[in-house]
Amino acid sequence: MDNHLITAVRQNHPITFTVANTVTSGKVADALSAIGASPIMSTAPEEAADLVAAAHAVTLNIGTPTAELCKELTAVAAAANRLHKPLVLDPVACGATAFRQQINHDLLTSHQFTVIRGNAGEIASLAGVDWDGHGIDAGSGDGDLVTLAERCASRYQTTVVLSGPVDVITNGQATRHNDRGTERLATNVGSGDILSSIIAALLGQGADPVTAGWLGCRLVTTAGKNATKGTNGLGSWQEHFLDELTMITDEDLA
Ligand SMILES: Nc1ncnc2c1ncn2[C@@H]1O[C@H](COP(=O)(O)OP(=O)(O)OP(=O)(O)O)[C@@H](O)[C@H]1O
Ligand SMILES: Cc1ncsc1CCO
Ligand SMILES: [Mg+2]
Repeated sequence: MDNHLITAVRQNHPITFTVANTVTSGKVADALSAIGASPIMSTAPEEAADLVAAAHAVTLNIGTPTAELCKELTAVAAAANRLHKPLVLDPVACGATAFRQQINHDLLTSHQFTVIRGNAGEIASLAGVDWDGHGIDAGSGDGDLVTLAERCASRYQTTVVLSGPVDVITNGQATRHNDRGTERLATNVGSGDILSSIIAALLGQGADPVTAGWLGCRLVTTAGKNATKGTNGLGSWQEHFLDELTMITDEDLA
């Protein structure tokens, strides 16, 4: 089945519910639709349980948090755990402020996440490792990225996808790498948000967490790299990136 996940997503259109940030919500919906998933975004706690029930997988993206949004995050996480739906956390810039740190800490201590997907700065913050984060970007720090990802995975009993020039995917026992990316992905705002929700779509299609994490990275980086051919700036690259996501096949990901 793992060799045919993209085909399966295009056949079944798994409903992928994202509590998105206000910056990249549209980009994430377009990317999900391009790979064949069926996106839905909402921030209303009143419909959280109904949407989780309808969805095949859920992503909580904490990019633009508010006190009001915390009610939504808690309601969605609780419903996902109760209804056994895969749940992905994207802890955007979680080390940047005490407010973000508290929200992520509360979510992770009260709910079980299937996958946490973040850059090195975000995963270091969750793992309690000293790191010089840089807003939404990874920033810089010492230490082995595999050890960092494993520490975060073991702390929260989950699978961690640490993205960057080399993506590290680990559940603490099995670890995989992907290094197919392009620097253009780092400058494109929302590459990580897209990756997190694509991983959710693959989980919704039945992939195990390590496979979904690795294949999600493979999908985004392959499309991202192919999109650099014949494009110079970020604008045309974004269009080509969506085209590449639309056309990508299981064979392209091997
Ligand atoms: N320097 C790089 N070179 C190659 N690929 C990269 C690089 N940085 C990130 N990527 C790729 O970009 C994708 C998104 O990861 P990234 O670490 O940029 O997420 P992020 O920092 O959360 O992004 P955002 O906050 O903009 O959504 C991953 O698939 C990763 O492989
Ligand atoms: C730029 C930005 N600010 C908050 S969320 C976001 C999108 C990247 O996650
Ligand atoms: Mg991010």
